[in-house]
Amino acid sequence: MQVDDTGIEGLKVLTPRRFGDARGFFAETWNARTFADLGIDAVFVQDNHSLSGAPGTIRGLHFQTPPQAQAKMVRCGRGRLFDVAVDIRRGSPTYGQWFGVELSAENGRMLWLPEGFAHGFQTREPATEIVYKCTAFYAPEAEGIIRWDSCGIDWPQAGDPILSDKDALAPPLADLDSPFIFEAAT
Ligand SMILES: Cc1cn([C@H]2C[C@H](O)[C@@H](COP(=O)(O)OP(=O)(O)O[C@H]3O[C@@H](C)C(=O)[C@@H](O)[C@H]3O)O2)c(=O)[nH]c1=O
Repeated sequence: MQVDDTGIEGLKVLTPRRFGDARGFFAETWNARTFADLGIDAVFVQDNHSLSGAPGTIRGLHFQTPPQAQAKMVRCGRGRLFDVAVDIRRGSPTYGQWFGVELSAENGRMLWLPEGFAHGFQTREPATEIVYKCTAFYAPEAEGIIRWDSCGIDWPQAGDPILSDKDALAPPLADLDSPFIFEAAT
């Protein structure tokens, strides 16, 4: 497992080892013991999978408020996407900063987002699929959305993206009264 820091505390890029052979490859994308050794002690309760047809589609930036806050382990099942996390933990030295990484079926990278981050992504190929594990159940009444173009994110595909109606109507980051408090790692 390769672990890369992102410059934002708690947020990590993980690249599981791939065992290649004549058939293709094998990789462990979640192993509670291995990840606990890396400081990721998650209990996942829901797995999500979505397909976006057109390249350039943006979903996000989404979070759920405590006590329904979700940590997420994200990867790309098919195609290629630009995955983004925005630090929304009040008191964090990196509050409001974003981090983006290309996740693809080919590179096998994953992004680990602890609680306290808004999450979104832009697809880079047709029929791109994202797959992610969550530590809390979907709770629409606890959903928060930040407008995709309000955090200074350098989205790879310029122009007007395809968005859901609720994402298009979301308020900017500047209006957010974040429910998350930064806790430094011990
Ligand atoms: C997120 C979610 C949606 N749904 C339903 C509600 C709705 O009818 C339909 C589509 O929902 P959405 O438009 O919210 O889907 P989407 O925009 O893909 O929402 C997701 O975006 C990414 C960026 C995340 O990080 C996720 O946590 C989630 O918020 O699916 C569930 O049943 N369970 C879920 O966990």
